[in-house]
Amino acid sequence: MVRLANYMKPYLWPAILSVLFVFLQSLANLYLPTLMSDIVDTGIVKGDMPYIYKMGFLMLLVTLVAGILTVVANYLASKVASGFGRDVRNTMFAHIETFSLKEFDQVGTSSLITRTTNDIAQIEQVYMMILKMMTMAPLMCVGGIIMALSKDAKLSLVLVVSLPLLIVSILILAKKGLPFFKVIQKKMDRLNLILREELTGIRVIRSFNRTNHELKRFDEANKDITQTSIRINQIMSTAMPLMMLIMNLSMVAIVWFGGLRINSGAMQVGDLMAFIQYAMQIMFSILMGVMMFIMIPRAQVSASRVNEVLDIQPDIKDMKSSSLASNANEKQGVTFNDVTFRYPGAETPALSHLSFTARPGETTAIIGGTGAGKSTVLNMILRYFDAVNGRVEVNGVNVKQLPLNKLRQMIGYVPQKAVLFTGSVSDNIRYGNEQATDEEIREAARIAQADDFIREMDEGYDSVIAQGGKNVSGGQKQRLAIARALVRHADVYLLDDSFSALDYQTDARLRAELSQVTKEAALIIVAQRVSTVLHADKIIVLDDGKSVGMGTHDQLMKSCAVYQEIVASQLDKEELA
Ligand SMILES: Nc1ncnc2c1ncn2[C@@H]1O[C@H](COP(=O)(O)OP(=O)(O)OP(=O)(O)O)[C@@H](O)[C@H]1O
Repeated sequence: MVRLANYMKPYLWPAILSVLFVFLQSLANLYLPTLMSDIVDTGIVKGDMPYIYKMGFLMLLVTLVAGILTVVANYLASKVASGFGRDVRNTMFAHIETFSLKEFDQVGTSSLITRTTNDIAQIEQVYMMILKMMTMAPLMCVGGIIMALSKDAKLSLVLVVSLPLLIVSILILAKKGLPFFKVIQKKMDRLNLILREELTGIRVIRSFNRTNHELKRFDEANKDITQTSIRINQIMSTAMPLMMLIMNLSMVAIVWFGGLRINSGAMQVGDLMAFIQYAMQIMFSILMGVMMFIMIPRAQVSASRVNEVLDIQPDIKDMKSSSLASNANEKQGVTFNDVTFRYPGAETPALSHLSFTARPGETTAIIGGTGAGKSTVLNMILRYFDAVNGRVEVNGVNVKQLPLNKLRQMIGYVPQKAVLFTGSVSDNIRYGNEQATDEEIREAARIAQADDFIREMDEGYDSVIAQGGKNVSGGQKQRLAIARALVRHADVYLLDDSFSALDYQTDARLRAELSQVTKEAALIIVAQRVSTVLHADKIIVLDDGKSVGMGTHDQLMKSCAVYQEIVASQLDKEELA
């Protein structure tokens, strides 16, 4: 919480003003009972009507001023707190953007969402409360005590008994409730995780008739979090009657002893009335203070979850500028030099001692069974992960010595699962190169075999792509993703199983066109289909993260048993002949 308070700095003045206005408002509230006591003791007892009117008007005026101060103070406090929330959310999101895939896996996407939204909202709320109560509670308490003492010091002894009783009973309840706050944030993470899985996987859920199962899963997580909330509220709800009981008993005691003191002539009626109000103000200020004590640890839990994310140092980041290479401009393709890589926590390496070169102007294909490590090769080139051993070079430079921006600028990547963004078709293609002209976008789409279907869409290149690309087919999505990569004019193109949803004819046409545009670039294609890799200049056969064959189709057909097996399982012999 204290660390996050740094984000309040830009709002220092509104915060100070808000505290000042709350201070003035509290003073006004402390003044009111004294005015009332004067009206009773001086005005009513002596029958002095002008005095009653004068003081009554003064009371109204003070109330009005206090009201205005409250409104302004609340406005400023909410301005500060929501500005704080916005800034922390922005910082957090910008920081998460720097994460490598390892950190995403470490915290979990759903938890990152909860932390960026729900947790920050909790802290925001508490800051707002602190701004309002931080001055009000102590001022009302101390001011109330002083005023009560000034009205009747002996009667104040009642408070000496009731106040500690009030504080202790609330603290006992708070201690019981607090552990649940930590639990509830974790349960919120889980609820978000299930919700996310269910919303993104809705098609699979329906096709497998698992709607009821998923409803049950959600319901269980929902019930779980509800039960914890109810438990907290049960504890907190006993607090209210208990406090009211103590407060009411205190009032009875004050009226009782106050009555005795009035009878003996040691106190006036107006003073007793003012004393009762001060006693109420003191108790409410204690309630406010205790509420802060309850809310602050809760926000503390959220703050530590936010700080945890902000403290994560991305595993993969730019080296110091002095160590960065400056000679990465020549097109030299991609080189793997004895690369070994193991995913965090995995026992076996996903890649072992892999060496190959993908030269510019050549098509290098990577083939192998599922889980063989094909996508991992691309992850290494993009530097989503760093090799444990060996070197990965792009344009003759170790990727670790390239600024990440520059490295990725040199690459046109088409992921295995084509991801599109909400916006028009041309926006989606331009995502690959903001400077691309309309002509370049059309050309990229034409090469990617997307131009025809885009033209058939209602508004052509201006047609809107729905969230997640839901209104285009899998194959169309893939072609748009290819166009997005092509418009980049990259030195290296990485296509991760990007033809899997295309029919054989489109696949063939696309490959023919690609070979034209990528004449000077290194093209690395990961594929499952032999027909896709058949004409590649070099085919790397991966098996369990190891290269078990490298060469052209003809060479591999003679020398590589694993390749032969793959071919035999896919192509019929006539096609091969
Ligand atoms: N983020 C990850 N964390 C841990 N293990 C991973 C991760 N990604 C992949 N793996 C593991 O690494 C191995 C290689 O995965 P990779 O995705 O490279 O295979 P692939 O050849 O591309 O498979 P496919 O053709 O099915 O996409 C697999 O055993 C996989 O389970």
